Amino acid sequence: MRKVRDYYFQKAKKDRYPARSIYKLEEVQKKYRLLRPGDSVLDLGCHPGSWSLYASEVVGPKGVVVGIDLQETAIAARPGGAAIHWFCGDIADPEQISRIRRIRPAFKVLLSDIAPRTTGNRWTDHQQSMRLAEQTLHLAGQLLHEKGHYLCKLFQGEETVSFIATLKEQFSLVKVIKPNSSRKESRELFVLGMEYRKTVDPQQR
Ligand SMILES: C[S@@+](CC[C@H](N)C(=O)[O-])C[C@H]1O[C@@H](n2cnc3c(N)ncnc32)[C@H](O)[C@@H]1O
Repeated sequence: MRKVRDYYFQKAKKDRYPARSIYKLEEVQKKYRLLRPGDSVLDLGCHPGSWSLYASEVVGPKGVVVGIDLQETAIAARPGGAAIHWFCGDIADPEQISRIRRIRPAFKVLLSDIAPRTTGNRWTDHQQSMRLAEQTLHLAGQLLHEKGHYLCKLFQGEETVSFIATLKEQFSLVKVIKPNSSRKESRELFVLGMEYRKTVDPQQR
């Protein structure tokens, strides 16, 4: 993660979040209210923990947050926030999914800020990002509640349109979002799916 000491980097430091990415989720939350008090939240690619920390504060003590990442994460939830369970592992590993299920069999909100290690090659980065995004959507099939919400980061490219079309089959409302706090030069964008339609045949996912 590049540490340009911009406005959001400084703000994250002041607000005691470990990464500036918090403000991307905050912006989406302020507009679409995908997180509600008492919700269960699964955060895929959670390290260093800003999104989970923010989600914990929004859902509050009756909610729960589970974060998973290839890297170890171990920061404490803030007072008044939901408990956060940190798992270290690959989202593609079925064993991790069993561990997550032991906390909650299903979640109201699935967040993914997951990103591959970037190479600088747009095509390669897009392809790797799309494989991860497909994996997160597969996990939604296994772990997201009926009428649950899904937010996922993508690196734009030729497969973006077909991914959005797939989301439109599975969610009642789909939005494509480029938050103000996302760097203009970055090819990242976020796709939001609201109100998951669990009735779609899992074989088609
Ligand atoms: C941009 S960071 C997430 C920042 C986080 N949302 C925050 O606010 O602190 C992307 C993360 O995705 C993780 N990641 C990439 N591939 C993964 C995989 N297959 N399984 C789990 N985590 C993965 C990386 O280790 C990295 O920490």
